[in-house]
Amino acid sequence: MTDVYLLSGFLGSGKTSLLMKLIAQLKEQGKRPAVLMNEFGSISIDSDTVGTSDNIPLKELLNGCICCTGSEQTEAQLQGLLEENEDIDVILIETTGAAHPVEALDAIYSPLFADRLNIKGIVTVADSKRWLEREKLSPQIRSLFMEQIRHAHIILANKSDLLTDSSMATVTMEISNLNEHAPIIQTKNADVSFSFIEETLGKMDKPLEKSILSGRNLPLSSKLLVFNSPVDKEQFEDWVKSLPDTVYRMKGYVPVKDIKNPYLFQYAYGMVNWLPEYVKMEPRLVVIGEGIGQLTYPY
Ligand SMILES: Nc1nc2c(ncn2[C@@H]2O[C@H](COP(=O)(O)OP(=O)(O)OP(=O)(O)O)[C@@H](O)[C@H]2O)c(=O)[nH]1
Repeated sequence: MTDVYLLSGFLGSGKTSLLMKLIAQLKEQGKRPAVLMNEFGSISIDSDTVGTSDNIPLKELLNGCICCTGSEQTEAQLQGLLEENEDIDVILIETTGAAHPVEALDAIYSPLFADRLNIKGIVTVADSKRWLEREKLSPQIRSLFMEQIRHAHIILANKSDLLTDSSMATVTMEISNLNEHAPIIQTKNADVSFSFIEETLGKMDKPLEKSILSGRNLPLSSKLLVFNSPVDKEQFEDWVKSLPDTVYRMKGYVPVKDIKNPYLFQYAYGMVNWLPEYVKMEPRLVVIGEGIGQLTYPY
């Protein structure tokens, strides 16, 4: 299994700085990291930075956020990384500052990689100064900024050099009110120990049966449902619609009675979508949400 860390955070908060720090530490530890870089524009400046650190396998998702470029592209890039570099230990994914962390996670939770990727969690870099001045952001952008913090598993209160100690204490206290589960570390230039991140997420990550990421202590979790027999389509949809609002997303392959191959099934924001498949895919479904540890298909 290859460990995957998602680096989130608002535009310019210090994600690339964090990425470079983590790469250097991983290399020091003799580990082989790879990078998936997601850029909003069609040219990746950050990739050039990473490219200069020798021998780092790198793939890019350009022209939009990981959540909008489509999971197929994301899957293709991850597949490429895994197939071209059999020896990688860790994949670091830097999302654009415009990415919603839940949707970014959604793009990488693919049934294709359920046995190969161990998604460790979201590390969000917050620009501490911007946090104090968040009222200046438009409501929509402010809400994205806050969502990135709310769904993090570890938060860096970065750019501590730009604020006084007492302002940093305010930042830490306010951020912990928004996300009481994630440890908050004050950093300058996103300087944090990879071992700390690995250990902290490792402690949180006590997988439940078939789960990819434990719901324990984390605001978000994912669960893999495996089907041993075909479902009744209507009964299945009724079950999906009966689930709480905290089930944000489902995707995977659902076997349906009297149909040859499992359907590609998608669920998001209350909408279900079935697509026939011409290839027989493994009948498994990824569910992402909050408090879904005990979720099973009851029929
Ligand atoms: N003063 C100060 N500047 C920092 C710190 N961390 C990062 N920066 C600077 O902030 C700018 C943005 O840092 P990046 O690491 O590129 O941020 P990013 O989140 O990757 O940016 P985008 O990919 O554009 O969203 C750079 O000029 C960094 O040198 C910090 O702790 N203090």
